[in-house]
Amino acid sequence: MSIKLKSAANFVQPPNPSANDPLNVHVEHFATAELPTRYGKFRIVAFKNDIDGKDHVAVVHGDVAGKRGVLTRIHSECLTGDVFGSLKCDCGPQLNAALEEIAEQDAGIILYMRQEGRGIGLANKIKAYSLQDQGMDTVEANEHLGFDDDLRDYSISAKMLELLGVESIVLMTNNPSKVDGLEEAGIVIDERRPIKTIPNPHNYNYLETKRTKSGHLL
Ligand SMILES: Nc1nc2c(ncn2[C@@H]2O[C@H](COP(=O)(O)OP(=O)(O)OP(=O)(O)O)[C@@H](O)[C@H]2O)c(=O)[nH]1
Ligand SMILES: [Zn+2]
Repeated sequence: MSIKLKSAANFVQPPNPSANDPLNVHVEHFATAELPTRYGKFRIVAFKNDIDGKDHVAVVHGDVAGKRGVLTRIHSECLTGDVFGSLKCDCGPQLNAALEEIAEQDAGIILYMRQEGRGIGLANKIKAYSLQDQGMDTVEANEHLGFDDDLRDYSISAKMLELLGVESIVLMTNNPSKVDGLEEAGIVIDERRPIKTIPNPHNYNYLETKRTKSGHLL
C-alpha cells in the first residue's frame, strides 16, 4: 500500500514559509512509515509546520489520494483519555471507535492533532481539572484560568488533508465548530457523521456541558 502525497514542490520550504499561502500556514510532509495496529493495517505520516512547531500525525488506512468522501476523524490529543483510560471525558472511546470504523473501510484517515486540552496544553488542562474537582465545569475552569473555551485552529489539519491528496471527506465528529473551521480552511466535507460513546457517571456532566455550552450535537 502506498500513500501518494501531493507534488514534491509542496515539501520544499520557501524562504518565507507563509508568504504565498492564503491560510498563512506552511505544513510539510516529514516521514511516512507502516503502522500495523490491533485494529488493522495503517501507515503513520508525520508533518512539520511553521505555526505551532508540534509534530502532528495522520494515521492512514488504504489509498486516500484523489478520493472523495474519505472517512476522517480529527482527534485532539488527550493524554489522560487516550493513554490512561480516563473516564472524565469521551476521548479514549472516540479514538477506539474511529480506528475500528476506519479499519473496516477501503480507506480512511485519523489526524492526531497535538492540541491537548483544546489547545491550552496538558499542564493547564490538569489545572482546569483541579478547578473542576472544586465544582467548576469545563468552560468555567478554562475561563477562570484566562483561556477561551476552545483555542483550536483547524488550518494545520486542513493542510495535512490537502497534502494527503483527499478530494473530500466524511467527518466523524459531534462538534459543529470543527466542521466550520475545516470548511473555512478549504476542506470539502460531504457529510458529518456523529461519533457516539456510552456516557459514564464520571463524564456525564462534562458531556452535558459540551452539549449545552459548547454546542456539541450530543
Ligand atoms: N481545557 C480542557 N480541555 C479538555 C477537558 N476535557 C477534555 N479536554 C480536551 O478536549 C479535547 C477534545 O475535545 P472535545 O471537546 O472533547 O471534542 P471535540 O474534539 O471538540 O469534538 P468531537 O470531534 O466530537 O470529539 C482534547 O484535547 C482533550 O484533552 C477539560 O476539562 N478542559
Ligand atoms: Zn479527553
